[in-house]
Amino acid sequence: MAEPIRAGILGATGAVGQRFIQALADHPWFEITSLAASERSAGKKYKNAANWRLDEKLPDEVADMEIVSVDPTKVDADVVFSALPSSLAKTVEADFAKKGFAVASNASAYRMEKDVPLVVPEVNADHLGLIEVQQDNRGWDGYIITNPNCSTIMLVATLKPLMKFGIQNVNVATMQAISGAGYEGVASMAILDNVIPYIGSEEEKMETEPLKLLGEFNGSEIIDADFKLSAACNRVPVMDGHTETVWITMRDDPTPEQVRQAFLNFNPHLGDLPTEPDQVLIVRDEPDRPQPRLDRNMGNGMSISVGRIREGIRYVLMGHNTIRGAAGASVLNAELLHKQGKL
Ligand SMILES: NC(=O)C1=CN([C@@H]2O[C@H](COP(=O)(O)OP(=O)(O)OC[C@H]3O[C@@H](n4cnc5c(N)ncnc54)[C@H](OP(=O)(O)O)[C@@H]3O)[C@@H](O)[C@H]2O)C=CC1
Ligand SMILES: N[C@@H](CC(=O)OP(=O)(O)O)C(=O)O
Repeated sequence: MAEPIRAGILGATGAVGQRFIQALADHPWFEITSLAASERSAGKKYKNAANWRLDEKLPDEVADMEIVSVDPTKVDADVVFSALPSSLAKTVEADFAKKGFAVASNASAYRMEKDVPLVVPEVNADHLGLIEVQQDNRGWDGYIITNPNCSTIMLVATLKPLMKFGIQNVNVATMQAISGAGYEGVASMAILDNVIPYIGSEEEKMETEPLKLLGEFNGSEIIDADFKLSAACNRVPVMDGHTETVWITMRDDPTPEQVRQAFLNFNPHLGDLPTEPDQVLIVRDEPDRPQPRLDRNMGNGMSISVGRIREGIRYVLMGHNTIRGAAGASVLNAELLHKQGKL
């Protein structure tokens, strides 16, 4: 059997870090070899530093591991998964890439840099070609790849099969779960019995990231897709699962049934990546689906459910924000890197 790939997690104690542990603990290719977090946690056993909040048991092999600081000389790994606050990610992820690590980042710090791949494997696997451009530009031995914002990931997975109809304009309104803000992110007194019609910087990310993701890689740069996006983002009292209502104008004016068929036939076949769901998009024909409580764990949290496809074109989508929208997305990216021989 091949040697496992050594994996480190930066920000291992946080909401997304815990999802990384869940995704990597029994992974057939990766083995968790380092857990890193702030100086508050460094030196402690994981079970004593982290407030484990998932409804699965903390894996035994992780519980007693000692947390190290986010320093490349302290981390023993081939690839590091980053779930750091974005402000910190800017310097720390570059430090790791300079020292030869492959960095699969969940943070927003590098997503829109021209030579950094922003990838959803089912949407734009070919953009990983930017790694060589990045290493040439920056002289790094390692590299950084990123996955998009959680709401963007679900949206672009549904836009990809509609690109053939000539997308001209997309309007989207989100209803985002509180786990998206991290455990300390939204006070219960603020969100219970309430909806908050503002999530800092979220609308800007949703209006820019999809154009890069759906753009064309010409061997040296990405030429952005050419359509307009407008987003309105709302925080709702749901634990996990972002729901989005989408309105799209398309040049070919497809019928709802043509759109439904495009979703059903969207089957990118990445080739047996362990985290790849059987179906990327699950089409629900019931009038009251998708719903976060009923649909967020489909495909082990990696499928995106779509429904209410109506004239306009209008539809509703829903996906698990900390799995498909965060840790699962980074792990899938790293699996693709391995399959392409880049790890
Ligand atoms: N939650 C979500 O749905 C999504 C989150 N993201 C992104 O992922 C990243 C992590 O988010 P989330 O898990 O929610 O955040 P949390 O606040 O839950 O976790 C933050 C993590 O970073 C560590 N950390 C904080 N400050 C420092 C520091 N100064 N030095 C070293 N480590 C530090 C924390 O360690 P300690 O416990 O020791 O303080 C903790 O492990 C963010 O960039 C976020 O924007 C992306 C997509 C979705
Ligand atoms: N802002 C998202 C989560 C997040 O952290 O996004 P980003 O990775 O783009 O910073 C939410 O609150 O649901």
